Amino acid sequence: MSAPQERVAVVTGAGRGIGEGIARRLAADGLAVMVSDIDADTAARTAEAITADGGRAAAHAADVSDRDACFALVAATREQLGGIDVMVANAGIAQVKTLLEVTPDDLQRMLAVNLGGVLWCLQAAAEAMIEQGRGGKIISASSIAGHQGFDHLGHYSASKFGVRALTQAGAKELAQHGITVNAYCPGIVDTTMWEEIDAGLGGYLGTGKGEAFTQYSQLIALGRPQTAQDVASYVSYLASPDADYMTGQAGIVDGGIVMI
Ligand SMILES: NC(=O)C1=CN([C@@H]2O[C@H](COP(=O)(O)OP(=O)(O)OC[C@H]3O[C@@H](n4cnc5c(N)ncnc54)[C@H](O)[C@@H]3O)[C@@H](O)[C@H]2O)C=CC1
Ligand SMILES: CC(=O)C(C)=O
Repeated sequence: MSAPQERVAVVTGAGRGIGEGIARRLAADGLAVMVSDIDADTAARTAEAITADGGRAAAHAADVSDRDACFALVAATREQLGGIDVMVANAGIAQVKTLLEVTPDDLQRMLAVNLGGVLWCLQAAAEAMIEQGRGGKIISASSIAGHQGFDHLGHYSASKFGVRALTQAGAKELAQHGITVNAYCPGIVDTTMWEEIDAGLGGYLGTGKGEAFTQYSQLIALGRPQTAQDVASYVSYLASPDADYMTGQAGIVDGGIVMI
């Protein structure tokens, strides 16, 4: 009997934070992982950590707002790791501003990374998965801010609502090819992104370092801030055969902040 084929995942924004957690978890689950980030050094660091733990990984730098770079990422993955079965479009940026202050450049960059990045990764992965003919899983980062508009994060929230729209449309379009499309919606996760949000909110709320993070964390029913591993365990499920009958969903995993 031949051994089952090793599945291959791409994770964007995997140089740190949630993406790093997802890449390391999928590698521990037995997938080969292409670690991608706009920052080549951090991507290489995560890939090295996976390899040191006994997993199989490679690193490839890509700016997800660049469509050609996303197609090159998938091509490199197929060449170096032998295929693509799972795309985790995790890379994202945040910016704290009121709606009255958002500039055209702010909006353009937010949508180019958070929405464009998800669309280009979906296109590149789906094209390859269709050609391979064995289905696949496309999983993207939305947020609780993709279910509820957050003040001071309005244009960020809009980008995350948009990820849910792409997830639903993608699920309908790609089901015929055996490709599922889902999203994950974390809450308040203790990463560099929230350090930046905390500093940004401080300018509006008059809070000091860490205080806005603590205030927002008090909204969490389970009583502690979320970790990258909390998110990664949900993405592990979405990437697994156990989630084969799930598509078009944007599941909230936030310790109980937004309940719908
Ligand atoms: N931290 C949180 O509380 C939450 C985060 N999310 C989402 O989860 C995802 C990951 O967030 P965190 O790990 O917290 O963020 P982070 O800021 O800590 O890490 C983001 C990673 O993405 C990379 N990146 C940024 N722009 C990129 C681009 N154009 N192309 C490729 N890589 C790029 C960065 O270099 C970094 O390594 C994001 O999409 C974020 O919006 C969703 C809900 C809550
Ligand atoms: C960064 C983010 O999505 C939230 C809700 O904090």
